Amino acid sequence: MDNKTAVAAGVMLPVMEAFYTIQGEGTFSGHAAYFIRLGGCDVGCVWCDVKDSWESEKWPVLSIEEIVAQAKSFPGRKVVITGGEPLMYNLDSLTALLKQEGFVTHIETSGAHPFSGDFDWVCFSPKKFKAPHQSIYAVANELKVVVFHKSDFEFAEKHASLVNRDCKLLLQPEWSKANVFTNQIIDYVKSHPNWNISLQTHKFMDIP
Ligand SMILES: C[S@@+](CC[C@H](N)C(=O)[O-])C[C@H]1O[C@@H](n2cnc3c(N)ncnc32)[C@H](O)[C@@H]1O
Ligand SMILES: Nc1nc2[nH]cc(C(=O)O)c2c(=O)[nH]1
Ligand code: SF4
Ligand SMILES: [Mg+2]
Repeated sequence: MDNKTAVAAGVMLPVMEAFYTIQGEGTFSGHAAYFIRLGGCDVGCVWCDVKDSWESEKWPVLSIEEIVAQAKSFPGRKVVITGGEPLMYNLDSLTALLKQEGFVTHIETSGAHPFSGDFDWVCFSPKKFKAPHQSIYAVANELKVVVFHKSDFEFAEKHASLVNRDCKLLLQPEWSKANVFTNQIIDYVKSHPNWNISLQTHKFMDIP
């Protein structure tokens, strides 16, 4: 099998970086986790904080066995698959191997591609730049909307009406606009208490 076929099958994947850190965002903020950042994204968010990840060809293609072996060298057993947009790839084989090795699996996704993989926690962060695929709504455990414009509150409510009842609802200020929107998010959450605030705490701590 050549690399292209192996990537299409999800048994090899382009990895931009992998690192053991503290989950900075969302419900599991503060938890130790091993991040696997897959290369490649076709969503194109103007404010993306990892634009370097977009081009998949730039990153080495690793076998899922190599990826999981590296993860096993750290003491934590939570793994977060992120990117780039990880659902550009079929994640069934990677997550099956991670689970077989005792990992709890999380994903960070825009939901713009069909859902795949066996995940214990799905963070769905929808984007205006490329509409989500229908398959994400039934499996999302947290809806994390980045607020960059005042219209994003309405965008957030639209997606909240489509996820499961028990899906956590989070508003996260876009990093460069945080001075403008954090106060609006605070007011919004106080008047709409079904929403919570998510901050990019790793950026305050200056860790990866
Ligand atoms: C870099 S993305 C990778 C995963 C996937 N492509 C996605 O967008 O969900 C990881 C998380 O960071 C968020 N994010 C990216 N750039 C951001 C920024 N400038 N400010 C706040 N959150 C940001 C995304 O919305 C997403 O929840
Ligand atoms: N510490 C830390 N937490 C994160 N949560 C989501 C991240 C991501 O880029 O997907 C991220 C990240 O890049 N670093
Ligand atoms: S979907 Fe995620 S990785 Fe892709 S551009 Fe948007 S924030 Fe960046
Ligand atoms: Mg990040």
